[in-house]
Amino acid sequence: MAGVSDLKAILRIRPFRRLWSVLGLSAIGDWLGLLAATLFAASQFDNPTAQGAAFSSVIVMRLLPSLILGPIAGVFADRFDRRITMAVCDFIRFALYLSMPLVALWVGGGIRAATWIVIAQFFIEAVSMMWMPAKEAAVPNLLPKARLEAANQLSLLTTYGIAPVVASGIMSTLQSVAVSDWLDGFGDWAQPSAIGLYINALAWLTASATVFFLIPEISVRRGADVSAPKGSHPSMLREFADGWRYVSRNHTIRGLVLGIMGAFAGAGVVIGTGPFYASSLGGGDATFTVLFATIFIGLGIGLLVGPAVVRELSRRRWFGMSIVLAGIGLLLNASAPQLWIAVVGTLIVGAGAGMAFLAGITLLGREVDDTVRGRIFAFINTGARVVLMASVAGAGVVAGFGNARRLDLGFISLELSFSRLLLLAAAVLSVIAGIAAFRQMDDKPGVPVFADLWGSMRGRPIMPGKTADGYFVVFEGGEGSGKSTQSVKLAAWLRVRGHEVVLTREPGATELGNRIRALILDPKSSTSPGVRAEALLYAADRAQHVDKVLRPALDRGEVVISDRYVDSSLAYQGSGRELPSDEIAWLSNWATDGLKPDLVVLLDIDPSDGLARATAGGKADRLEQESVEFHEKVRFKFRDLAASDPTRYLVVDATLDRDEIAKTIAEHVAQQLPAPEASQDSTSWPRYGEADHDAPSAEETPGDPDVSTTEEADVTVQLTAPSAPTEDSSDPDTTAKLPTEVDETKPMKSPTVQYKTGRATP
Ligand SMILES: Nc1ncnc2c1ncn2[C@@H]1O[C@H](COP(=O)(O)OP(=O)(O)OP(=O)(O)O)[C@@H](O)[C@H]1O
Ligand SMILES: Cc1cn([C@H]2C[C@H](O)[C@@H](COP(=O)(O)O)O2)c(=O)[nH]c1=O
Repeated sequence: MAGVSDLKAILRIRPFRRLWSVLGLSAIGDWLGLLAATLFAASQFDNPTAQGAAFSSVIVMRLLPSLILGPIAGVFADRFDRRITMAVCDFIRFALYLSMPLVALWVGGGIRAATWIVIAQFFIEAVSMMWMPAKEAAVPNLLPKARLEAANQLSLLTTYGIAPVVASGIMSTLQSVAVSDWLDGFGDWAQPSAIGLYINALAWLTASATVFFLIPEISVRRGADVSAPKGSHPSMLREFADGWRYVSRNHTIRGLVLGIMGAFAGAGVVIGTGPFYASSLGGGDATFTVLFATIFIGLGIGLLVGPAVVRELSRRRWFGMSIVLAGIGLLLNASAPQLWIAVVGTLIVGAGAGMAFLAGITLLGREVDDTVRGRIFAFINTGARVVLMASVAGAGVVAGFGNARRLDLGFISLELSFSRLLLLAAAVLSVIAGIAAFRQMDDKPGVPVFADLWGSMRGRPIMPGKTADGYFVVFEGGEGSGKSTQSVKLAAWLRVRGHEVVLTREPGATELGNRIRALILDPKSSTSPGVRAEALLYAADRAQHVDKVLRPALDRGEVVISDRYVDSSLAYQGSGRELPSDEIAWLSNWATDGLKPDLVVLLDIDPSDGLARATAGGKADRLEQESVEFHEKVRFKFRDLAASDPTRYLVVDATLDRDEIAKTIAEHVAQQLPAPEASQDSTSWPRYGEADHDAPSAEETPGDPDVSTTEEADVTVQLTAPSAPTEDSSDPDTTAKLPTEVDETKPMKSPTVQYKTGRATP
């Protein structure tokens, strides 16, 4: 499960917090509405047959609109302001729920009241169809992408965990009050199901007002074509067709849709065959109830525990693998001779489905363009309901067909029934759907699946191999996260391993860059650049860095390690200063002429802890003086970037021990970068963990006699901290610190602490 700190972090984002409370209210409203309306419809009759008919009409009416209106609903969500769509939908639901008991009072109950309840139910569901894609499509715009998974966990937990419990709690409280004759004196309007409907109406009114008045952010679109003149929208039909085309053309989305439909079909078969399967296990209603409850327990486990177990696993891979896992559970069910095996199988089916659901909606939120997101969610909502209903109904009919045969294999005896054959077919289908989805979406082709899963669970996913000569590693992270410490350690380790290494950083790796650095980080307000000037200064430093240091070294086939690069601009200037991210990305791309790192190591740390470390030794520089909120935005952006391209990033918890971090990084790099042939160490990898003598610590590096500086090609960096004294005197690792003096032509003068970037000559 996302950690408590993750959940707290997303609830600190005001628009999301408010939307979440609306979601909670709406979910309670939905469940309460279902309970209260079905009971209220049934209560209009005395005859049990009529009561049953009223009850099931309400249920049918809740399913019907999704088939008719689902696809159009998505066009609404993409075309119109989502806040207005949501607020209007909530208001209509308020009016419809309120109307049910009022109409019943007016017409005096009976068939006319029940008819209105059924009709109102149809409209309520139709309106929900419009509301749902608007909400789903809005959530990713309110959060950093790295937080989407935690937000989805919270939403699902609220909708399927907390809301039904609260709703049934309210209903049963009302009913027990009624049983105690307390409500008798109030007449018809105060029967428990009617009060449930009033409370429900109030919940929708509150939700509508909250969305309309308190969450203006829902109206904001990311990536939408705001420049499109009014009236230039294509027709609704065209937009609908565009949505379908988007699904059919996009590999990832196709994989997701395929997988989600497969999972729902499997779930439908399990529900449809349930009672027959229970009897094939020699049980009855009680067995069915146990299995039914088990699937939800499994679902909950998958949703809550799944992300914590798979940790760094690519979400695209996780999605396909979860569906295969559900298929394996079904297989176990199909062949289970005893109830306890069936329970284990059902638990696996639930957990697989829950994880696939979470991974699927998170990927959709991350990867689908805002402009079509509503249509895609609507498409999936509708498709899932159709597939679910069809498979429940179909499986129910087929499973009840024909007599069971007992298969005796000597060591095991099995009841061979249609329900088991269906479960077997569903298992095969799920495995095929999971593998197909995996193949369509795999973002790590060639990386062995199980080794990757195992590595990811230990926080060290395997990255695809690399063939180019030079190798470019970047360290990113907030203040004091340990970038300098770890760059030095990695450089030292690589040198011992026989690589030629250039250790460098931004800003300030060239003479020009060093002057820029002094200007940008100077805390004196008289020289502070404006936000755009600041972005341009970092870009200028980077352009010089790429031109004079990075490209030449990579062209020579060397390993380059840079302390910060483009992501720092995206995080600090893009997210921290709130400059448009695409403009910063473009500017950086221009400055670097498209040079991208092979690996970005993100050292992730809570900004308060990082700032405390960075400023422990003295006063803070201009950027370090920014607020914790500023640095939190920076952190989220770094994590977003890492989440959007997991193959290129290694995210490491920067609060761990220095050597443990260094070991993780070195092991990761070793998987991508073979040791040079000439190196005596090349056959002995991995040995980093054996003892520290294999991996010289940063403090050894300054005096490393094997490192020579060639002045025409290399950059010599003096690492000392005149303007922002953050060196920790008790810690010799902090040699790589702060504003540097760089002399591109001469050896360093008066270094206090120094190490050299350049080619190592082992
Ligand atoms: N894993 C760690 N655990 C505890 N302290 C650490 C760890 N790594 C580094 N430090 C300490 O934190 C301080 C900052 O480390 P370092 O300079 O390497 O971070 P940085 O990310 O380069 O900082 P800045 O962003 O300010 O350049 C130093 O005092 C260093 O000794
Ligand atoms: C490259 C780059 C850096 N920054 C910020 C980040 C830090 O606050 C300073 C650099 O200091 P450090 O001690 O070397 O980490 O500059 C930025 O805002 N944008 C950038 O592109």
